[in-house]
Amino acid sequence: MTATTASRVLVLNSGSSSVKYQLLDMATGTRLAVGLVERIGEETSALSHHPLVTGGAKREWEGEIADHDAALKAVAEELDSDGLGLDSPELAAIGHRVVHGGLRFTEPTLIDDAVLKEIERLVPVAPLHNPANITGIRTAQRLRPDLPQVAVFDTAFHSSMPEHAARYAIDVRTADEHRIRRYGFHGTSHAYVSRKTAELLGRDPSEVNVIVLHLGNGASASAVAGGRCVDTSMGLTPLEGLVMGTRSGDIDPAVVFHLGRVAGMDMQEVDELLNKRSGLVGLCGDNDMREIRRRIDEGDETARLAFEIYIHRLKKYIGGYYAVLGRVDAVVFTAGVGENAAPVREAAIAGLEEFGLAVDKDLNAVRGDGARLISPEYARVKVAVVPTDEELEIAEQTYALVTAD
Ligand SMILES: Nc1ncnc2c1ncn2[C@@H]1O[C@H](COP(=O)(O)OP(=O)(O)O)[C@@H](O)[C@H]1O
Ligand SMILES: CC(=O)OP(=O)(O)O
Ligand SMILES: [Mg+2]
Repeated sequence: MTATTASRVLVLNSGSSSVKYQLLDMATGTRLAVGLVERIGEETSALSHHPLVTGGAKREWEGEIADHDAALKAVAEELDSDGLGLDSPELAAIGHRVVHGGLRFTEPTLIDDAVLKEIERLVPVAPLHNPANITGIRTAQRLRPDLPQVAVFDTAFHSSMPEHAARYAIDVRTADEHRIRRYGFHGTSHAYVSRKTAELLGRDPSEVNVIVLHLGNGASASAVAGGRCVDTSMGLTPLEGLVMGTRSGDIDPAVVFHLGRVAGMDMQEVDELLNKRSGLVGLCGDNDMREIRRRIDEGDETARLAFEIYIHRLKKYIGGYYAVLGRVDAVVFTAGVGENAAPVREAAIAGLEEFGLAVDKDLNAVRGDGARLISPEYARVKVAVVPTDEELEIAEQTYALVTAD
Protein backbone atom coordinates (compact mmCIF):
# COMPACT_ATOMS: atom_id res chain seq x y z
CA MET A 1 0.00 0.00 0.00
CA THR A 2 1.25 3.54 -0.67
CA ALA A 3 2.84 5.25 2.29
CA THR A 4 0.97 8.33 3.38
CA THR A 5 1.83 11.36 5.47
CA ALA A 6 -1.82 12.22 5.97
CA SER A 7 -2.89 10.97 9.37
CA ARG A 8 -6.55 11.84 9.77
CA VAL A 9 -9.33 9.27 9.62
CA LEU A 10 -13.03 10.04 9.34
CA VAL A 11 -15.22 7.28 10.78
CA LEU A 12 -18.84 6.84 9.76
CA ASN A 13 -21.04 4.62 11.90
CA SER A 14 -24.29 4.60 9.95
CA GLY A 15 -27.19 2.99 11.82
CA SER A 16 -30.71 2.35 10.64
CA SER A 17 -31.86 5.87 11.49
CA SER A 18 -28.69 7.58 12.66
CA VAL A 19 -25.11 8.39 11.73
CA LYS A 20 -22.43 8.69 14.39
CA TYR A 21 -19.15 10.13 13.19
CA GLN A 22 -15.71 11.07 14.44
CA LEU A 23 -12.73 12.73 12.84
CA LEU A 24 -9.47 11.64 14.46
CA ASP A 25 -5.80 12.39 14.01
CA MET A 26 -4.10 9.04 14.39
CA ALA A 27 -0.56 10.46 14.56
CA THR A 28 -1.33 12.52 17.66
CA GLY A 29 -4.21 10.44 18.99
CA THR A 30 -6.45 13.53 18.97
CA ARG A 31 -10.17 13.57 18.38
CA LEU A 32 -10.87 16.57 16.12
CA ALA A 33 -14.65 16.43 15.85
CA VAL A 34 -17.50 14.17 16.92
CA GLY A 35 -21.13 14.23 16.00
CA LEU A 36 -24.41 12.48 15.57
CA VAL A 37 -27.35 12.72 13.18
CA GLU A 38 -30.52 11.18 14.60
CA ARG A 39 -34.04 10.37 13.45
CA ILE A 40 -33.09 10.34 9.77
CA GLY A 41 -36.19 10.11 7.58
CA GLU A 42 -38.53 11.17 10.37
CA GLU A 43 -40.42 14.48 10.52
CA THR A 44 -37.72 16.28 12.49
CA SER A 45 -34.17 15.00 12.37
CA ALA A 46 -31.49 16.28 14.71
CA LEU A 47 -27.82 16.96 14.17
CA SER A 48 -25.28 17.59 16.85
CA HIS A 49 -21.73 18.48 15.90
CA HIS A 50 -18.88 19.12 18.28
CA PRO A 51 -15.58 20.45 16.93
CA LEU A 52 -12.97 19.61 19.56
CA VAL A 53 -9.85 21.35 18.30
CA THR A 54 -10.98 24.60 16.78
CA GLY A 55 -12.30 25.99 20.06
CA GLY A 56 -15.78 25.98 18.58
CA ALA A 57 -18.84 25.23 20.65
CA LYS A 58 -21.10 22.24 20.14
CA ARG A 59 -23.73 23.01 17.49
CA GLU A 60 -27.15 21.40 17.50
CA TRP A 61 -30.01 21.88 15.11
CA GLU A 62 -33.23 20.21 14.09
CA GLY A 63 -34.69 20.00 10.62
CA GLU A 64 -35.63 17.56 7.94
CA ILE A 65 -32.96 15.09 6.87
CA ALA A 66 -34.73 12.78 4.47
CA ASP A 67 -32.15 10.01 4.06
CA HIS A 68 -28.58 8.89 4.79
CA ASP A 69 -27.26 10.65 1.71
CA ALA A 70 -28.63 13.97 2.99
CA ALA A 71 -27.28 13.18 6.47
CA LEU A 72 -23.75 12.69 5.17
CA LYS A 73 -23.91 15.86 3.14
CA ALA A 74 -24.94 17.72 6.30
CA VAL A 75 -22.04 16.14 8.20
CA ALA A 76 -19.61 17.15 5.44
CA GLU A 77 -20.89 20.75 5.61
CA GLU A 78 -20.49 20.88 9.39
CA LEU A 79 -16.92 19.63 9.14
CA ASP A 80 -16.24 22.07 6.33
CA SER A 81 -17.37 25.07 8.35
CA ASP A 82 -14.74 24.18 10.98
CA GLY A 83 -11.99 23.94 8.38
CA LEU A 84 -12.05 20.16 8.84
CA GLY A 85 -13.69 19.40 5.50
CA LEU A 86 -13.46 16.20 3.55
CA ASP A 87 -11.29 17.95 0.96
CA SER A 88 -8.44 18.18 3.48
CA PRO A 89 -5.14 16.73 2.21
CA GLU A 90 -4.56 15.52 5.76
CA LEU A 91 -7.36 12.98 5.48
CA ALA A 92 -5.80 9.53 5.03
CA ALA A 93 -8.90 7.38 4.80
CA ILE A 94 -12.56 7.02 5.63
CA GLY A 95 -13.50 4.09 7.87
CA HIS A 96 -17.01 2.68 7.68
CA ARG A 97 -18.82 0.48 10.15
CA VAL A 98 -20.42 -2.30 8.10
CA VAL A 99 -22.77 -4.47 10.10
CA HIS A 100 -22.85 -7.73 8.13
CA GLY A 101 -19.71 -9.15 6.54
CA GLY A 102 -21.01 -12.69 6.03
CA LEU A 103 -18.47 -15.49 5.82
CA ARG A 104 -16.10 -13.61 3.56
CA PHE A 105 -15.07 -10.57 5.57
CA THR A 106 -13.30 -11.31 8.82
CA GLU A 107 -10.75 -8.48 8.60
CA PRO A 108 -10.88 -4.73 7.87
CA THR A 109 -11.20 -4.51 4.09
CA LEU A 110 -10.32 -1.90 1.48
CA ILE A 111 -13.55 -1.20 -0.39
CA ASP A 112 -13.67 -1.69 -4.16
CA ASP A 113 -16.59 -2.51 -6.47
CA ALA A 114 -16.45 -6.23 -5.71
CA VAL A 115 -16.45 -5.64 -1.95
CA LEU A 116 -19.37 -3.24 -2.24
CA LYS A 117 -21.29 -5.81 -4.29
CA GLU A 118 -20.79 -8.42 -1.58
CA ILE A 119 -21.96 -5.98 1.12
CA GLU A 120 -25.05 -5.41 -1.03
CA ARG A 121 -25.62 -9.14 -1.37
CA LEU A 122 -25.81 -9.30 2.44
CA VAL A 123 -28.66 -6.74 2.71
CA PRO A 124 -31.32 -9.44 3.35
CA VAL A 125 -29.47 -10.56 6.51
CA ALA A 126 -28.99 -7.01 7.88
CA PRO A 127 -31.97 -5.16 6.40
CA LEU A 128 -31.92 -2.29 8.90
CA HIS A 129 -28.19 -1.75 8.71
CA ASN A 130 -26.30 -2.73 5.53
CA PRO A 131 -28.33 -0.37 3.29
CA ALA A 132 -27.37 2.59 5.51
CA ASN A 133 -23.74 1.46 5.49
CA ILE A 134 -23.80 1.24 1.69
CA THR A 135 -25.22 4.75 1.34
CA GLY A 136 -22.47 6.00 3.64
CA ILE A 137 -19.81 4.36 1.49
CA ARG A 138 -21.24 5.63 -1.80
CA THR A 139 -21.61 9.19 -0.57
CA ALA A 140 -18.09 9.20 0.86
CA GLN A 141 -16.74 7.76 -2.39
CA ARG A 142 -18.45 10.51 -4.34
CA LEU A 143 -17.06 13.21 -2.07
CA ARG A 144 -13.51 11.79 -2.06
CA PRO A 145 -13.05 9.28 -4.89
CA ASP A 146 -9.28 9.40 -4.42
CA LEU A 147 -9.29 8.27 -0.78
CA PRO A 148 -9.09 4.71 0.54
CA GLN A 149 -12.42 3.68 2.03
CA VAL A 150 -12.20 0.87 4.57
CA ALA A 151 -14.99 -1.38 5.84
CA VAL A 152 -14.78 -2.64 9.42
CA PHE A 153 -17.32 -5.38 10.03
CA ASP A 154 -19.48 -5.97 13.12
CA THR A 155 -19.30 -9.69 12.41
CA ALA A 156 -15.49 -9.93 12.23
CA PHE A 157 -14.69 -10.40 15.92
CA HIS A 158 -17.18 -13.25 16.18
CA SER A 159 -15.68 -15.24 13.31
CA SER A 160 -13.48 -17.04 15.85
CA MET A 161 -16.52 -18.70 17.44
CA PRO A 162 -16.26 -22.48 17.57
CA GLU A 163 -18.56 -24.40 15.21
CA HIS A 164 -20.65 -25.75 18.09
CA ALA A 165 -21.60 -22.17 19.01
CA ALA A 166 -21.94 -20.85 15.46
CA ARG A 167 -24.10 -23.60 13.98
CA TYR A 168 -27.83 -23.88 14.39
CA ALA A 169 -29.24 -27.38 14.84
CA ILE A 170 -30.92 -27.53 11.44
CA ASP A 171 -30.29 -29.67 8.37
CA VAL A 172 -26.61 -29.20 7.55
CA ARG A 173 -27.03 -29.08 3.78
CA THR A 174 -29.73 -26.43 3.92
CA ALA A 175 -27.66 -24.41 6.39
CA ASP A 176 -24.52 -24.64 4.25
CA GLU A 177 -26.29 -23.89 0.99
CA HIS A 178 -27.79 -20.71 2.40
CA ARG A 179 -24.92 -19.85 4.76
CA ILE A 180 -27.26 -19.96 7.73
CA ARG A 181 -25.29 -19.71 10.97
CA ARG A 182 -24.66 -17.43 13.91
CA TYR A 183 -22.56 -14.48 12.75
CA GLY A 184 -22.97 -12.12 15.71
CA PHE A 185 -22.81 -8.31 15.62
CA HIS A 186 -21.46 -5.29 17.55
CA GLY A 187 -18.11 -7.09 17.20
CA THR A 188 -15.92 -3.97 17.24
CA SER A 189 -17.59 -3.03 20.51
CA HIS A 190 -17.23 -6.50 22.07
CA ALA A 191 -13.55 -6.58 21.00
CA TYR A 192 -12.78 -3.08 22.28
CA VAL A 193 -14.68 -3.46 25.56
CA SER A 194 -13.26 -6.89 26.41
CA ARG A 195 -9.72 -5.57 25.82
CA LYS A 196 -10.39 -2.47 27.94
CA THR A 197 -11.80 -4.67 30.69
CA ALA A 198 -8.56 -6.66 30.84
CA GLU A 199 -6.72 -3.32 31.15
CA LEU A 200 -9.04 -2.26 33.95
CA LEU A 201 -8.29 -5.52 35.77
CA GLY A 202 -4.57 -4.97 35.17
CA ARG A 203 -4.25 -8.24 33.29
CA ASP A 204 -3.39 -9.44 29.83
CA PRO A 205 -6.46 -10.03 27.58
CA SER A 206 -5.22 -13.59 26.96
CA GLU A 207 -5.74 -14.37 30.66
CA VAL A 208 -9.24 -13.12 31.24
CA ASN A 209 -12.74 -14.42 30.60
CA VAL A 210 -15.45 -11.81 30.33
CA ILE A 211 -19.14 -11.54 29.58
CA VAL A 212 -19.80 -8.33 27.64
CA LEU A 213 -23.31 -6.88 27.64
CA HIS A 214 -23.63 -4.31 24.84
CA LEU A 215 -26.96 -2.66 25.62
CA GLY A 216 -27.83 0.07 23.14
CA ASN A 217 -30.90 0.30 20.95
CA GLY A 218 -29.66 -2.94 19.45
CA ALA A 219 -28.33 -5.17 22.22
CA SER A 220 -26.11 -8.23 22.36
CA ALA A 221 -24.14 -10.32 24.83
CA SER A 222 -20.90 -12.13 24.20
CA ALA A 223 -18.69 -14.62 25.99
CA VAL A 224 -15.02 -13.77 25.46
CA ALA A 225 -12.35 -16.23 26.59
CA GLY A 226 -8.76 -15.01 26.54
CA GLY A 227 -9.57 -12.27 24.02
CA ARG A 228 -11.45 -14.60 21.68
CA CYS A 229 -15.22 -14.64 21.20
CA VAL A 230 -16.66 -18.06 22.02
CA ASP A 231 -20.37 -17.24 21.83
CA THR A 232 -22.66 -14.31 21.16
CA SER A 233 -26.39 -13.70 21.33
CA MET A 234 -27.13 -12.24 17.90
CA GLY A 235 -27.39 -14.74 15.08
CA LEU A 236 -27.82 -14.86 11.32
CA THR A 237 -29.23 -11.35 11.70
CA PRO A 238 -29.21 -8.77 14.52
CA LEU A 239 -32.68 -9.94 15.60
CA GLU A 240 -31.76 -12.84 17.90
CA GLY A 241 -30.90 -12.74 21.58
CA LEU A 242 -31.62 -10.01 24.11
CA VAL A 243 -34.75 -7.88 24.29
CA MET A 244 -33.88 -4.67 22.38
CA GLY A 245 -35.36 -1.24 21.80
CA THR A 246 -37.62 -2.37 18.95
CA ARG A 247 -36.49 -5.99 18.30
CA SER A 248 -37.90 -9.08 20.02
CA GLY A 249 -34.67 -11.04 20.47
CA ASP A 250 -35.25 -14.77 21.10
CA ILE A 251 -38.67 -16.19 20.31
CA ASP A 252 -39.95 -19.60 19.29
CA PRO A 253 -39.53 -19.63 15.47
CA ALA A 254 -42.97 -21.23 15.27
CA VAL A 255 -44.42 -17.83 16.22
CA VAL A 256 -43.59 -16.82 12.64
CA PHE A 257 -45.54 -19.74 11.13
CA HIS A 258 -48.40 -19.11 13.53
CA LEU A 259 -48.63 -15.44 12.55
CA GLY A 260 -48.65 -16.49 8.91
CA ARG A 261 -51.17 -19.31 9.17
CA VAL A 262 -53.46 -18.04 11.90
CA ALA A 263 -53.10 -14.26 11.89
CA GLY A 264 -52.77 -14.06 8.10
CA MET A 265 -49.65 -11.91 8.18
CA ASP A 266 -47.20 -12.08 5.28
CA MET A 267 -43.41 -12.39 5.65
CA GLN A 268 -42.87 -8.67 5.30
CA GLU A 269 -45.35 -7.90 8.06
CA VAL A 270 -43.83 -10.44 10.44
CA ASP A 271 -40.35 -9.11 9.68
CA GLU A 272 -41.52 -5.59 10.43
CA LEU A 273 -43.31 -6.71 13.60
CA LEU A 274 -40.26 -8.48 15.05
CA ASN A 275 -37.69 -5.86 14.02
CA LYS A 276 -39.56 -2.61 14.53
CA ARG A 277 -42.63 -3.14 16.70
CA SER A 278 -41.31 -5.55 19.31
CA GLY A 279 -38.79 -5.39 22.14
CA LEU A 280 -39.34 -2.59 24.64
CA VAL A 281 -41.40 -0.49 22.22
CA GLY A 282 -43.71 -3.43 21.54
CA LEU A 283 -44.06 -4.23 25.23
CA CYS A 284 -44.73 -0.75 26.56
CA GLY A 285 -44.67 1.80 23.73
CA ASP A 286 -41.28 3.27 24.62
CA ASN A 287 -37.82 2.15 23.63
CA ASP A 288 -35.82 4.71 25.56
CA MET A 289 -34.73 3.32 28.93
CA ARG A 290 -34.84 6.81 30.45
CA GLU A 291 -38.52 7.12 29.63
CA ILE A 292 -39.24 3.58 30.87
CA ARG A 293 -37.55 4.29 34.22
CA ARG A 294 -39.51 7.54 34.53
CA ARG A 295 -42.77 5.69 33.96
CA ILE A 296 -41.84 3.00 36.48
CA ASP A 297 -41.11 5.69 39.06
CA GLU A 298 -44.64 6.98 38.47
CA GLY A 299 -46.06 3.53 39.12
CA ASP A 300 -46.69 2.46 35.51
CA GLU A 301 -47.14 -1.34 35.58
CA THR A 302 -46.81 -1.84 31.81
CA ALA A 303 -43.40 -0.17 31.84
CA ARG A 304 -42.41 -2.24 34.90
CA LEU A 305 -43.28 -5.51 33.20
CA ALA A 306 -41.34 -4.49 30.06
CA PHE A 307 -38.34 -3.75 32.28
CA GLU A 308 -38.68 -7.11 34.06
CA ILE A 309 -38.82 -9.00 30.76
CA TYR A 310 -35.70 -7.14 29.58
CA ILE A 311 -33.85 -8.03 32.80
CA HIS A 312 -35.00 -11.66 32.83
CA ARG A 313 -33.54 -12.19 29.36
CA LEU A 314 -30.28 -10.54 30.39
CA LYS A 315 -29.98 -12.86 33.40
CA LYS A 316 -30.48 -15.91 31.19
CA TYR A 317 -27.54 -14.86 29.02
CA ILE A 318 -25.32 -14.02 31.98
CA GLY A 319 -26.01 -17.46 33.45
CA GLY A 320 -25.67 -19.21 30.10
CA TYR A 321 -22.36 -17.60 29.25
CA TYR A 322 -21.08 -18.22 32.76
CA ALA A 323 -21.62 -21.92 32.08
CA VAL A 324 -20.07 -21.68 28.61
CA LEU A 325 -16.94 -19.97 29.97
CA GLY A 326 -16.62 -22.09 33.12
CA ARG A 327 -14.72 -19.32 34.87
CA VAL A 328 -15.64 -15.64 34.61
CA ASP A 329 -13.42 -12.74 35.68
CA ALA A 330 -15.82 -9.90 34.88
CA VAL A 331 -19.30 -9.05 33.66
CA VAL A 332 -19.18 -5.77 31.77
CA PHE A 333 -21.90 -3.30 30.81
CA THR A 334 -21.53 -1.01 27.81
CA ALA A 335 -23.40 1.14 25.20
CA GLY A 336 -26.20 3.66 25.84
CA VAL A 337 -28.20 1.61 28.36
CA GLY A 338 -25.26 -0.32 29.83
CA GLU A 339 -23.21 2.82 30.46
CA ASN A 340 -26.01 4.99 31.80
CA ALA A 341 -28.80 2.94 33.34
CA ALA A 342 -27.71 2.02 36.89
CA PRO A 343 -31.09 0.31 37.63
CA VAL A 344 -30.54 -2.07 34.70
CA ARG A 345 -27.09 -3.06 36.01
CA GLU A 346 -28.37 -3.50 39.55
CA ALA A 347 -31.36 -5.61 38.52
CA ALA A 348 -29.40 -7.79 36.08
CA ILE A 349 -26.84 -8.77 38.74
CA ALA A 350 -29.30 -9.02 41.66
CA GLY A 351 -29.58 -12.53 43.05
CA LEU A 352 -26.38 -13.76 41.43
CA GLU A 353 -24.31 -13.74 44.64
CA GLU A 354 -23.84 -17.51 44.40
CA PHE A 355 -22.08 -16.86 41.09
CA GLY A 356 -19.64 -14.57 42.92
CA LEU A 357 -21.37 -11.53 41.40
CA ALA A 358 -22.50 -8.40 43.23
CA VAL A 359 -23.01 -4.69 42.57
CA ASP A 360 -22.07 -1.98 45.07
CA LYS A 361 -25.00 0.46 45.19
CA ASP A 362 -22.83 3.55 45.72
CA LEU A 363 -20.28 2.71 43.03
CA ASN A 364 -23.13 1.86 40.66
CA ALA A 365 -24.76 5.24 41.26
CA VAL A 366 -21.63 7.22 40.36
CA ARG A 367 -21.91 8.77 36.90
CA GLY A 368 -18.63 8.85 35.08
CA ASP A 369 -17.09 8.76 31.65
CA GLY A 370 -14.34 6.23 32.19
CA ALA A 371 -14.05 2.48 32.67
CA ARG A 372 -14.87 1.62 36.27
CA LEU A 373 -15.64 -1.25 38.62
CA ILE A 374 -19.05 -1.27 40.28
CA SER A 375 -18.64 -4.49 42.30
CA PRO A 376 -17.73 -4.49 45.99
CA GLU A 377 -14.17 -5.35 46.99
CA TYR A 378 -15.16 -8.86 48.13
CA ALA A 379 -16.84 -9.89 44.84
CA ARG A 380 -15.05 -12.89 43.30
CA VAL A 381 -16.27 -11.86 39.83
CA LYS A 382 -15.93 -8.18 39.01
CA VAL A 383 -18.76 -6.13 37.54
CA ALA A 384 -17.67 -3.18 35.40
CA VAL A 385 -18.92 -0.34 33.24
CA VAL A 386 -16.68 0.17 30.23
CA PRO A 387 -17.74 2.85 27.72
CA THR A 388 -17.56 1.51 24.22
CA ASP A 389 -15.88 3.41 21.39
CA GLU A 390 -16.71 1.71 18.12
CA GLU A 391 -15.51 4.78 16.21
CA LEU A 392 -12.02 4.72 17.77
CA GLU A 393 -11.69 0.98 17.17
CA ILE A 394 -12.78 1.45 13.52
CA ALA A 395 -10.34 4.38 13.10
CA GLU A 396 -7.45 2.32 14.46
CA GLN A 397 -8.19 -0.65 12.24
CA THR A 398 -8.67 1.64 9.22
CA TYR A 399 -5.42 3.52 9.80
CA ALA A 400 -3.48 0.31 10.41
CA LEU A 401 -4.71 -1.04 7.07
CA VAL A 402 -3.92 2.04 4.98
CA THR A 403 -0.48 2.54 6.52
CA ALA A 404 0.56 -1.12 6.35
CA ASP A 405 3.55 -1.79 4.07
N1 LIG B 1 -29.01 8.34 30.72
C1 LIG B 1 -29.57 7.25 30.21
N2 LIG B 1 -30.25 6.41 31.02
C2 LIG B 1 -30.83 5.29 30.54
N3 LIG B 1 -30.75 4.90 29.26
C3 LIG B 1 -30.08 5.69 28.42
C4 LIG B 1 -29.44 6.90 28.83
N4 LIG B 1 -28.84 7.46 27.75
C5 LIG B 1 -29.08 6.64 26.71
N5 LIG B 1 -29.83 5.59 27.10
C6 LIG B 1 -30.33 4.48 26.26
O1 LIG B 1 -29.36 4.20 25.28
C7 LIG B 1 -30.03 3.99 24.02
C8 LIG B 1 -29.08 4.33 22.87
O2 LIG B 1 -27.91 3.59 23.00
P1 LIG B 1 -26.78 3.57 21.87
O3 LIG B 1 -25.69 2.68 22.34
O4 LIG B 1 -26.43 4.97 21.52
O5 LIG B 1 -27.62 2.85 20.76
P2 LIG B 1 -27.47 2.69 19.20
O6 LIG B 1 -25.99 2.76 18.88
O7 LIG B 1 -28.04 1.33 18.96
O8 LIG B 1 -28.25 3.79 18.59
C9 LIG B 1 -31.25 4.88 24.11
O9 LIG B 1 -32.28 4.38 23.29
C10 LIG B 1 -31.62 4.78 25.57
O10 LIG B 1 -32.48 3.67 25.79
C1 LIG C 1 -26.12 -4.68 14.79
C2 LIG C 1 -26.95 -3.72 15.55
O1 LIG C 1 -27.93 -4.10 16.15
O2 LIG C 1 -26.52 -2.44 15.58
P1 LIG C 1 -27.24 -1.20 16.30
O3 LIG C 1 -27.20 -1.49 17.77
O4 LIG C 1 -26.37 -0.02 15.93
O5 LIG C 1 -28.63 -1.12 15.77
MG1 LIG D 1 -24.78 1.13 18.42
